[in-house]
Amino acid sequence: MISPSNWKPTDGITLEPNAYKAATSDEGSVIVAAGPGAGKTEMLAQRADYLLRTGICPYPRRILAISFKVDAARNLQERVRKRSGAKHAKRFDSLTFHAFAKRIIDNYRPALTGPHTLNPRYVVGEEADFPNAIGYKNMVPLATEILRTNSYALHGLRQTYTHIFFDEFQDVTSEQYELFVTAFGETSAQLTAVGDTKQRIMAFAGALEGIMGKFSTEFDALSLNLYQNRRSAPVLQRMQNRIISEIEPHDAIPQKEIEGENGIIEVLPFPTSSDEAQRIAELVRHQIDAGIPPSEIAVLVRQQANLVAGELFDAFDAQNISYRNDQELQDLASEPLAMLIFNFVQVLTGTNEPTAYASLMNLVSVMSTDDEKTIRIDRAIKEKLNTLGKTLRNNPSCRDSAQFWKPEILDFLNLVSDSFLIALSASYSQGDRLKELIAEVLEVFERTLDLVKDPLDAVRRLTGTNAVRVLTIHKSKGLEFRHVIVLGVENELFWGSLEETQAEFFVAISRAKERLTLTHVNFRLRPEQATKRWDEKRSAHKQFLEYAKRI
Ligand SMILES: Nc1ncnc2c1ncn2[C@@H]1O[C@H](COP(=O)(O)OP(=O)(O)OP(=O)(O)O)[C@@H](O)[C@H]1O
Repeated sequence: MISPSNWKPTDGITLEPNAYKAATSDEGSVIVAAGPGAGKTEMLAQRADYLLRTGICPYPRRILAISFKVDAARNLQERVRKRSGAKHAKRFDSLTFHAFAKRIIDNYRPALTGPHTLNPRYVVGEEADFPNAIGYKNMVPLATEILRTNSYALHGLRQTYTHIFFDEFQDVTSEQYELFVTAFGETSAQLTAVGDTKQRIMAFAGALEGIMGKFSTEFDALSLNLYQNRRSAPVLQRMQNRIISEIEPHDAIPQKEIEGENGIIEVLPFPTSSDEAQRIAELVRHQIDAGIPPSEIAVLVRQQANLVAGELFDAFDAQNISYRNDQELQDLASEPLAMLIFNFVQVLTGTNEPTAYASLMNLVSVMSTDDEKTIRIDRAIKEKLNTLGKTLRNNPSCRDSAQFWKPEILDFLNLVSDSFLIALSASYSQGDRLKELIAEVLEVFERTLDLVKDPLDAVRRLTGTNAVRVLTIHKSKGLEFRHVIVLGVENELFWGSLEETQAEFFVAISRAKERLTLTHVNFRLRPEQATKRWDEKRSAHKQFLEYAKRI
């Protein structure tokens, strides 16, 4: 434990004065508004470190952090683990709004009565069908109702958390705001929200306009701004600044104040989508050969990423480039159980996979506080890794066969034991969820292995480690990459209100640290699987491409 006056940001980071103020604020709520890459998420990670290491969030109480996307929640959890160590990070719950709502529902489901009764094997899907199924959109309102009507639930939550964080607060909807006011309004919990109105891309889903100001007024929060862009090279910052001068003129700064010539922006026009796929795959191959880790390259698509990038996937295969198609995988790779299985395969098949090994062992140690049991399991896993490692060395041909892996993975999960697996996520204790999830992971692993014939490549594709990411702009929120390629800057993809498309384009380009590539084509081949509108004839989105010029 250290005293607050001795606390310093970890990992050699220096915080600008307002970030330091927000990270170490001991009273009341705080709201931080700042542009992309200003270090909002980093400030939250440092604040968690401050609260945990000084004991201002005392054991056994916890910090709750809420983000919008699984990746962003995981990113924050990972930052806290790196900054404060696994022991402190155990008291940091980084969840999406949906996961938070689901936890409340799972914990207090037995007390639900009337039309909202849910049976223990309920599933979450598109539509509600009580008592067997709940729709995604019902989860937040149902969690709010539970907190309103069940004082144990409300009290339990308030007893657990002393501090609450919100990332990307600009996108909070009225239902989410209600959940959070019901849970933490009029309590002593300290709330810290960060956001950027210029990155408001959930208006279509009901994001509340003026939510940052509303929070500031209703919670009498200290409002702070951050000013430096820590992410993007100056050339990229100048392009962002041009867009800011249109979206929020008050936030723009004179272009000449952004000094320096580092950073690359290129606009690549192509006659056809096939030419585009070919050239982009060559470019990515070239980047990887030049030493850029594949996971530092992302291809962003506004909509229908699966279809728009279809030809690119084939071109990546031809160039032997591992990629992770986020749309196909949905959120499977964010399941701790899937990570456990993938890390297991990765440790056994990679030549040097220290991160996978550390994550594997770390997951096991985080699962329990019962030390003797942890040590036993830890030993059993190490033995299993040893013997299986030997088998693989003696019979290398087993590596590429799904028939080989399936029983070994099941045996490994057996060693870990159901009670430990259930401790990974509250939802695993429901009905057949655990069994179904194991089957789902094995199925997707088998399918990918059949396709790529290499278990390490299969796992990389499934987890995104060492794989180029292909994802929608929405999923890229809060993430960053050295090289970002925005595929199809065309009127036919960026359709809708200017306010909405401009904010999405802004989010996309501001993910790039060093290089930004924008493409557009005249002809985009209609894929067989396309069911929605698809215009083959395409036109460049001149206004957006114009931002890339004269910078
Ligand atoms: N004080 C700092 N010193 C050095 N690097 C920093 C600092 N703050 C943030 N960074 C780095 O800058 C990058 C951007 O930070 P971060 O992701 O926290 O920004 P953000 O404001 O949340 O961005 P966005 O809203 O675009 O998602 C990260 O790589 C982060 O590690």
